[in-house]
Amino acid sequence: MTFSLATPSLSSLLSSTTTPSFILLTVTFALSYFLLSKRRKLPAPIIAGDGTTYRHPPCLPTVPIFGSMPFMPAFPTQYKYFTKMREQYGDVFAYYMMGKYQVILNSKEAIHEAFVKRSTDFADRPRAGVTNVLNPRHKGILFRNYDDNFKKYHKLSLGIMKQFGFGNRVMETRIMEEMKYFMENLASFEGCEFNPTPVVTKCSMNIVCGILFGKRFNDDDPDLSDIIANIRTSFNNIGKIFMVNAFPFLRHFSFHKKALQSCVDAQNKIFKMLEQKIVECTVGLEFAEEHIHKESTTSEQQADENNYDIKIESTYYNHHQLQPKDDQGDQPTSSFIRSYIELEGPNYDKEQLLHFMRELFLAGTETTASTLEWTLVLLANHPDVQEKMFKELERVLIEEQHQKEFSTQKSDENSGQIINDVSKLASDSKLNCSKLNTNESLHQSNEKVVNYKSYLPFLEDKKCLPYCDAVFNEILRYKPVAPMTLPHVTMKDSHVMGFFVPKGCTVFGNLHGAHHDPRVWRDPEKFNPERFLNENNEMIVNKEHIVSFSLGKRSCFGEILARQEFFLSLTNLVWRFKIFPPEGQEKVNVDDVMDVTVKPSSFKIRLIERF
Ligand code: HEM
Repeated sequence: MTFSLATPSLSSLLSSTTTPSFILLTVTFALSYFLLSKRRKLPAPIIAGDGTTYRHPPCLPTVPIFGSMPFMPAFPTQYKYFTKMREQYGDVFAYYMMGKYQVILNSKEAIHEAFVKRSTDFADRPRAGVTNVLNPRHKGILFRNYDDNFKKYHKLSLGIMKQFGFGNRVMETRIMEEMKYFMENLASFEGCEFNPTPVVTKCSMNIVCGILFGKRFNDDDPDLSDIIANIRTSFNNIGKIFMVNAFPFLRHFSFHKKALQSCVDAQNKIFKMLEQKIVECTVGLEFAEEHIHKESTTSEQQADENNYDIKIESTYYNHHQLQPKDDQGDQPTSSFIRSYIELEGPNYDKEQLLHFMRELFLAGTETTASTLEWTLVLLANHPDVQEKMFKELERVLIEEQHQKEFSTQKSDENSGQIINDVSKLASDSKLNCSKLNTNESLHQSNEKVVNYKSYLPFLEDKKCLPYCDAVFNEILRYKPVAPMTLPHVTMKDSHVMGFFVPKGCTVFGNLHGAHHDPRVWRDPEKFNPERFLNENNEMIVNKEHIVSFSLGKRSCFGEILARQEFFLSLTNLVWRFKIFPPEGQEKVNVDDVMDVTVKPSSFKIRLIERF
């Protein structure tokens, strides 16, 4: 083999065999230049104003140009590496990623201090290359800077979500409506093993649709498959082009150009469907001046801008109040879109609403679907947990109801006599479901025939179901489907746990790290719902350490919906079915797959109806 020292001519450089190496050389040179020029010197760790000097956080090993990248696993699984690095580097550390200085918050304490205590300092989002193409005017809220427009739209929309969640209970009604279809779809497999992902995806998509449009899609509606396919296309392609965020010029290269175009096409298809839905949802909407004013004042009060830590556990209403007004009369169906446009008025910003709705689909379907998939896997692998949940549900839904009804009936009959035999009735009615396996699922006690299927768990039961609540919290802790927060950006020089964080720095909360911190959780790698119960197993403890939805001003917008949806799905699943691994398997064996969320790799499951 010989080497020529002669300078190659331009034509030979551009010849078909050498062009790729020439391009590679140029790109490498451009990259190196770009990265070196981008890596800025860190400012002195002094906070202007108070003059206090802080330390820079410890930094992961770094090499020129690529920063800490060569030491880290590939992008999606970095959260595990960060969790491991806590032992060596502590709760707050930094690293360089392609020339950019970034900070990781690795414990609940650090996340709380930054995102709640110094919430405004850490509330911005980065301007990413991909977002600049897909959403050049930065509409919606997900990637909006923390500015007055963000505050306005966030407050308006969160007000509607709170009203739907706790006020008129539209949310619970829509979720329970979807539960009917979800349960029937699962039952249709009649105990045979199946892959639950498509059924779970349809359910979580339809719940978001139920809230946004006031209506679910029929399972065979092509619009439903289209929207699921378009969301998937967006996710698949966003994954492929994330390097465009670091190097915007890459978007001109064919591979990235094609992937970006697919994202744009998918987005346009979603927008087209949403525009049609806006028309349907606003039929007959009138904008009387006083009405708009009155309604928006109420909504602003409910939104309570200063209270970002949503009090999910606020009072629930009783079962009889469940039907929202719109299902009882001729009024149009309540929907997020209708309420939003009613409050914003006829000149509402349509582009803002379209982007926001698309974000709700992106952020609100995969997350809840992945949580449900993990729920099926974990329950199938822990039959003891299922049985404890079922026993608790049976006690609360059947026996205690039965006691109440019996005592009311007796006190009517005996006109005021004290009833002593209520506990006898309760023990008489303690039924073994497997013994009474009739088609109508009627369970007979001495005094009464109980139709188990007609009793369903609702949100108001949560306070009487500590074990179910413990399982709910343990699934969120054990498998945080969003293991890291979205990127936050500091709006000014700030500090956390004594470490300096300069203005404009990208900061991530490692939620997985917080949930697997051995200083907070004993045996964090063990699935153990009992860790959330006090010594008498009757009260929930430690749930303040759960940060699945993040904290502070940029915490999950859909937390109210996600919590209600997850609690109702979990309890309704266990109430209706026994969940098993496929025949001949002791466990459902899955790996973590990091897509946009952490979900289980493809798996099969068997569900047997309890009654
Ligand atoms: C189990 C279900 C869910 C989990 C675990 C989850 C988790 C998260 C997390 C960790 C963040 C990032 C917070 C941060 O950057 O600090 C987030 C943001 C967000 N989530 Fe969720 N989420 C869930 C369901 C939902 C649902 C159902 C919706 C809406 C329908 C939703 C809408 C959003 C939006 C719009 C944001 C961006 C908030 C902002 O930038 O201010 N999420 N979520």
